[in-house]
Amino acid sequence: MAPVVPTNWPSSVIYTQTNIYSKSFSPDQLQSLGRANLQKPLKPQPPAKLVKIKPITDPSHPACGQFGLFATQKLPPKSHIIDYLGYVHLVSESDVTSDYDITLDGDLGVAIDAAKWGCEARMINDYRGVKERPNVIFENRIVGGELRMAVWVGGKEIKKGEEVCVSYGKGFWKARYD
Ligand SMILES: C[S@@+](CC[C@H](N)C(=O)[O-])C[C@H]1O[C@@H](n2cnc3c(N)ncnc32)[C@H](O)[C@@H]1O
Repeated sequence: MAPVVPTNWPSSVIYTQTNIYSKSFSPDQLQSLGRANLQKPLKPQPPAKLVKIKPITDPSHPACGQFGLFATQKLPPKSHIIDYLGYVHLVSESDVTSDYDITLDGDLGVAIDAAKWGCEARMINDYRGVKERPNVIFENRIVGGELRMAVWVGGKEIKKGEEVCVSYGKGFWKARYD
């Protein structure tokens, strides 16, 4: 059954509740990612409850006119929010024009692109120009044996209604504006 798409989900993007793997991975690489057997289905990630996608209408927000991700309730420090799902691929296959491509494992040379397939986590904006510092971090976790990129609350509680922002790193902006 097709998943229920979250409110404000863009029609041009396929909402996914599991990672999708490039066909270029070798059996050894899939083993390192904890997906030696791609035929074995993993439990789908349920639609997010702790965060929701909202259009940004504040003209002072640098991403005004786009979307962002906002807390639906108080989120405790260091708690898990959601996993960043999308197209898992070799860095050598990266689409350099994608604004949704993040590193899954630098040593393995593997990234996740949520440009075409993704979940709510793809809507997380960079903190620059939005708040003083990021309030979430991206860090790996293992789910059912699979290596994931997960979104975690930073050291401070996030208030209900607050926008969830990460640091994309200076490299993200340098690549776009240099
Ligand atoms: C991963 S997407 C974030 C979700 C995006 N706002 C959307 O509606 O799909 C990254 C893009 O969001 C925008 N963005 C995110 N954070 C921003 C910021 N702090 N300042 C300006 N633009 C930002 C940029 O266009 C960037 O390329």
